[in-house]
Amino acid sequence: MWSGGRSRISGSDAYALARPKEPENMDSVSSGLVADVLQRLHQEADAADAPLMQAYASEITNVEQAMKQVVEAENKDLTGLYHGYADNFLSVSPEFGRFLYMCARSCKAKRIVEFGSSMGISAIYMAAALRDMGGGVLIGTEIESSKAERAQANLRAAGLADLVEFRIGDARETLKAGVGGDIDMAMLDGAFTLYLPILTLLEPHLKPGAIIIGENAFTEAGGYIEYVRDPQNGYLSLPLSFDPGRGNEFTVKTR
Ligand SMILES: C[S@@+](CC[C@H](N)C(=O)[O-])C[C@H]1O[C@@H](n2cnc3c(N)ncnc32)[C@H](O)[C@@H]1O
Repeated sequence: MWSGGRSRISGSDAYALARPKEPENMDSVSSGLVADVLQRLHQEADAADAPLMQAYASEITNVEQAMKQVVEAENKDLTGLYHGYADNFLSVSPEFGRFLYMCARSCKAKRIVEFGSSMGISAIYMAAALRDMGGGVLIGTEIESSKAERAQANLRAAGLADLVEFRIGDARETLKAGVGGDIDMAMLDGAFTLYLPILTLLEPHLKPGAIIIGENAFTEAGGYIEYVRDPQNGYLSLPLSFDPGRGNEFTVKTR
């Protein structure tokens, strides 16, 4: 109703205006449902993976030697090797997860592809960035079907399942049909020896400026590091300084 050019404020409206505002949730990985689910999952991951990590710490004295063993094991029976880790999360750290979230935000990602999703922890960080920017799609891949099911359940618990399409099976096959459009960001975290073959599959779809994160991208495992560090291949690439010893590599597609 016309009120003589001045808006009318009722007594209760005036009270609402005077009340201090609740702080707005600026990002969904710092507080709220997503942050709560992530905290629970990191605790579950720590408990599930502790015996494995302790065994590694006591057995491994030489990274090169350890990598040689992983490469041999993957070449012998990749599916069987990762089936043996069906109950292990093998996930990124909370710090690395926040870094993934920040990367997705900074490149304004709309389409992200992940090689090796496990129980979905890293996928939650990246899907949360998509949600906070208004939407998008994350294509996750996982060879172990029981893990993919748990990842789907975890994404549902975080309220992010509508943003994620999981492709179950060997990513060399499940990514062959394409990813439905140009890729803004890729996260490589599956079998160590397959980073270069998977990058080669994704390469035609990577936008100039796309970010590629390699977790456990080791020099010893199949030529990926040499490839992305050669500017002639259309990338600039550097090792990341946090989570040392985990082969974390930051790469940008330059053309
Ligand atoms: C290090 S874990 C991934 C952790 C996950 N990115 C996270 O941070 O929560 C690696 C995963 O890659 C999966 N994987 C290995 N080789 C694969 C392949 N060829 N295709 C799809 N998934 C694969 C394994 O089963 C395992 O769950």
